[in-house]
Amino acid sequence: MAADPLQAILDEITAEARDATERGKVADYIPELACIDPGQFAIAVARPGQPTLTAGDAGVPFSIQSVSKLFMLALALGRLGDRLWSRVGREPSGQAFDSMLLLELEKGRPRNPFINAGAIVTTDAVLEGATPREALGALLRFIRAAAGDEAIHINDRVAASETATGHRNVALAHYLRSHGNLRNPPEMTLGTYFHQCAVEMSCAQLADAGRFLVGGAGAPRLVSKARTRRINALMMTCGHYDGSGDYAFRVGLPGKSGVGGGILSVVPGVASVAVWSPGLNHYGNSRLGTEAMERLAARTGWSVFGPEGKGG
Ligand SMILES: NC(=O)CC[C@H](N)C(=O)O
Repeated sequence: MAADPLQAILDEITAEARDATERGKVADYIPELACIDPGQFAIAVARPGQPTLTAGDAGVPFSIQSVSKLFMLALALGRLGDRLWSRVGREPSGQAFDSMLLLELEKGRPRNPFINAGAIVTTDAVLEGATPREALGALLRFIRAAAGDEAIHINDRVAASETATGHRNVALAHYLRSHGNLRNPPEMTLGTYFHQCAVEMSCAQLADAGRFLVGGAGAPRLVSKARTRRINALMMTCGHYDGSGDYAFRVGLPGKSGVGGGILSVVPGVASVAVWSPGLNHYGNSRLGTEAMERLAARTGWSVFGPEGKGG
């Protein structure tokens, strides 16, 4: 059987990433993440019904951090439905992921579920009918079912590390509470949020977990088609914070990044792609991960805006 031509593209992109001299800066505000080797790189593509293709360090687990926000959002929408939108918006913020600026102007209603303030509200909403242990258990069950892998777990050291230093998130949570947009004690919601961010996955597992957003035959059906479409829309407009426009311009696919250096992108109807490189750009998104996605989109023609063609 001839080798899948996609494998050659992944190998080529990985070789280019290995040669890169500018790798970005590893997140150091969470001490456990500061010691990750920035030289690592991985890419994985999961096409429903076909074997997952990988290249680079695709079996190495990393902290998914804010990529967890999309799984918690799917869970929250499953439990609350459209009621969630009374507490969090659906517009890009144009600000950093941990910004407080708009929260004061907009009276404690975060712009979207992917900035920290919005994710903290989303987690708080899931805690409406569940203890932290139950909410995290439900999140892990969702992710494991999506990936088809029971081994996925939370790294307690990373959660403890962020609990000790996550002062800005503490400030956001208390500010939300002052506006009545946090129903639980801030420490309780934050404890749950820090643990969800500390879910650890390899690139191969993350690509597999993203298949539920791809749709089509062979994709796990964990959310309705309508909801899949809406989560993808939010990933496109808000998934990379103030770098979302840049990601749409360069890659043209819905994506969600995390400060662990992971990105999950969706090619609707075709594939789920995970990339990982721990060095971040100035938006706090993986620098080489973004470059790799840009190359993959160009070389495969995978973009919701049509193939690259010639001319730039
Ligand atoms: N962008 C991110 O990945 C941020 C997640 C991180 N846990 C934080 O709240 O700061």
